[in-house]
Amino acid sequence: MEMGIKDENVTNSILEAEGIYFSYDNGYDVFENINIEAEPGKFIAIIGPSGIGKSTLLRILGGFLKPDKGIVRLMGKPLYEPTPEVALIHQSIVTFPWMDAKENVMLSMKTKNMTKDEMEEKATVSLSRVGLDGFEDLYPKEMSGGMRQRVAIARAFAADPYVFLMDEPFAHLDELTAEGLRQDIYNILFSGETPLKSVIMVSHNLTEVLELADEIYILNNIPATVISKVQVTMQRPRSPRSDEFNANLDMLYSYLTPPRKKK
Ligand SMILES: Nc1ncnc2c1ncn2[C@@H]1O[C@H](COP(=O)(O)OP(=O)(O)OP(=O)(O)O)[C@@H](O)[C@H]1O
Repeated sequence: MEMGIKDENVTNSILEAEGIYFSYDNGYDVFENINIEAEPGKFIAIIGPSGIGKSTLLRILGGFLKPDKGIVRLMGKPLYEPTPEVALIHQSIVTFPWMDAKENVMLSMKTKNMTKDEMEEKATVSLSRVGLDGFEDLYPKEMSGGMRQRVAIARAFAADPYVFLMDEPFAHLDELTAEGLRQDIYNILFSGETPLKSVIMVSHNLTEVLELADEIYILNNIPATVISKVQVTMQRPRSPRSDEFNANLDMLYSYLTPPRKKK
């Protein structure tokens, strides 16, 4: 490309949604002109009042729901259906009780053309990435909630995605366990040893959002739009006890007013 000429087709985004409109079949208008962009190395959070459409938006971003208008692009290419390159991690921790940790992780490689040995090796690497070295043979009933959530994250990693979509990933953990995992997760996600490039997380826990996010998209109103986009520049690790943290927290709370209905 010549200097000074900008090619409009070249995008720096890993995952982006442009001009998204969506209504459920019952006629409920959830979104109006949503625009979201996840750049490389960025941890994006989406917040908004309960019921505003956060989980619906994640499903659209993952190709699980089709928008009425607008487009989702993964590294510049339209995304019309779910792909292993975008992993959705749910709030309910999905591990299968009859499989040990390694077998639970191997599930995400079943569609790939890999031998059992290759799958086992990759599962072991993924488990060690999330701090579960030596726990490969444990069954879910022998694990804590935090360990089970780590297994779910290891399984997502094993599919080599570029993007993690996380829907309240710490919601079903007790606060101490959640705090432990939150402290680890940013470094685990962005270790640079995997193809993972961006993370988009939905959460109602504003402390968690401020601990983790580089950018926060705030949804509000009915139908919902992005009412603000906040860059979080606080240095890591971030202490929820600092004055700066609390000032940011107050600012975020001020956006979460009850949604106004447009029409
Ligand atoms: N299958 C469906 N059919 C019709 N309406 C739905 C459906 N699923 C969700 N909704 C409605 O769409 C809106 C958005 O739901 P969604 O679960 O995406 O919100 P949310 O912001 O994630 O909520 P919460 O914070 O409570 O988890 C809600 O008003 C919900 O009642």
